[in-house]
Amino acid sequence: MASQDELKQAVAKKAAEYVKGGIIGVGTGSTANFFIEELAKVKSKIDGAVASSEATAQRLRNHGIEVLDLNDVSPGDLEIYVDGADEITEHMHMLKGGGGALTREKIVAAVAQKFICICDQTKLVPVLGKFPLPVEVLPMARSHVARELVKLGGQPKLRDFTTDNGNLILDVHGLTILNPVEMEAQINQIVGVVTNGLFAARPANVLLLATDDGVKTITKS
Ligand SMILES: O=C[C@H](O)[C@H](O)[C@H](O)COP(=O)(O)O
Repeated sequence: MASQDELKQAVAKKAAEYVKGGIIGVGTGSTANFFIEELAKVKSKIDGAVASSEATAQRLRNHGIEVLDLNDVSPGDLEIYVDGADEITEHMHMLKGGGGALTREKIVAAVAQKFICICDQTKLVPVLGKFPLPVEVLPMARSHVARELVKLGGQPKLRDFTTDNGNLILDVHGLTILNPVEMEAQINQIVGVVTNGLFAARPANVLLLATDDGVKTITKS
């Protein structure tokens, strides 16, 4: 049986096959880090990258890849965004933000034409919510948002962490998310929420899933 790192490496290698040129959107986390290693090998093909976190930006620069400001990139030039997920369903709805980068990830994903999700087999789930749902909140709204999340049936816990945007994260335990599109919108409507880790309104277009039998490619129909 392959180790989790071997699976992450295999899926990152597969994702690099989608790199044809232009500007690449790069996610955050341990799987995305493996992708950065692969991207570095084909960096002569691309015009730079857009990063979804300060950590990713630093890592890209360390590999000699130019990091561009998203505001200076036209959507036509950002063909793919490659990122991991904490959970994903067969409908390509994702739960993300375990690394706290959810807001910037969602912004880059919104601009990119295609979201390529790279995961190992442990991340594919029938229903989202076993992994606590991260919600980025403005610091002054922390208690208010926590109370509202309790009304939705969750148990929010404050993470000991400050996001790249200077905000806080509430990790919401105990949710069974049967309708991710609705839940994403509902949580985002709470005043003080910056965004939440459900990526359902903008699901992945391609899921590259590393399994013991190789990397499977699942495309959203
Ligand atoms: O904020 C972090 C991101 O959403 C990550 O993509 C997610 O947590 C998956 O990370 P990893 O590849 O380390 O499991």
